[in-house]
Amino acid sequence: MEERKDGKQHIFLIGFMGSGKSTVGELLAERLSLPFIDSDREIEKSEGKSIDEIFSREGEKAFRDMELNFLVELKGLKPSVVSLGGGLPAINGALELMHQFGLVIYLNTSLLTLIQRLKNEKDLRPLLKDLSDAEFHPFVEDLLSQRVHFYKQAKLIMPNERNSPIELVDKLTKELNKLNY
Ligand SMILES: Nc1ncnc2c1ncn2[C@@H]1O[C@H](COP(=O)(O)OP(=O)(O)OP(=O)(O)O)[C@@H](O)[C@H]1O
Ligand SMILES: O=C(O)C1=C[C@@H](O)[C@@H](O)[C@H](O)C1
Ligand SMILES: [Mg+2]
Repeated sequence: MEERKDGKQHIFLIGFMGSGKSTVGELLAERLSLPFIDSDREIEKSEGKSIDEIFSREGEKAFRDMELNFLVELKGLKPSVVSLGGGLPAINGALELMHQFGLVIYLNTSLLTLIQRLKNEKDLRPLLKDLSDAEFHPFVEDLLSQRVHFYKQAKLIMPNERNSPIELVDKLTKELNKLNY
């Protein structure tokens, strides 16, 4: 298994839907000259279906099994920046695997900012797409509160809120240097 200076293999970005993992992950990978991998996109590619189709045809449990499988298989790959699906850290055993072979970073975005971002894109996300306007805020609030204690087990917690994605990449590279990554 190839490792970087700190003995860790990958950089994992975790956080709620809409926290910016895919956007920031791609930019961070470019900055560090590492490959970029997005769990949602990889699962779509290997299944030949959209996340939405997987949820509707095979169910959420099948999708969670695919996510865990994706994580296990990362062990054989060269060091990469990996953006993980919003629900992945809540799967039993997933955080342990992430800490084993990666540096885990939580992109922390407030409920109100998440709601603003997700309202414009909710059709892309199977858990959100059928919610009415009245249901949207309480659903996101409840799911975030169930997930936040998993996210907070990250090694680094970085707000992604009042900054551009590029500004966050600047901050992240400074933090990674401090950790000798
Ligand atoms: N710092 C930021 N400032 C403003 N908008 C942002 C910022 N970071 C991300 N966004 C925007 O938020 C939206 C969601 O970002 P993105 O798709 O990267 O989130 P995600 O964490 O990958 O979500 P999911 O878990 O559903 O895949 C996108 O429209 C993106 O452009
Ligand atoms: O938070 C979640 O459970 C999800 C987040 C997305 O990244 C996708 O993995 C999918 O829409 C489920
Ligand atoms: Mg994403």
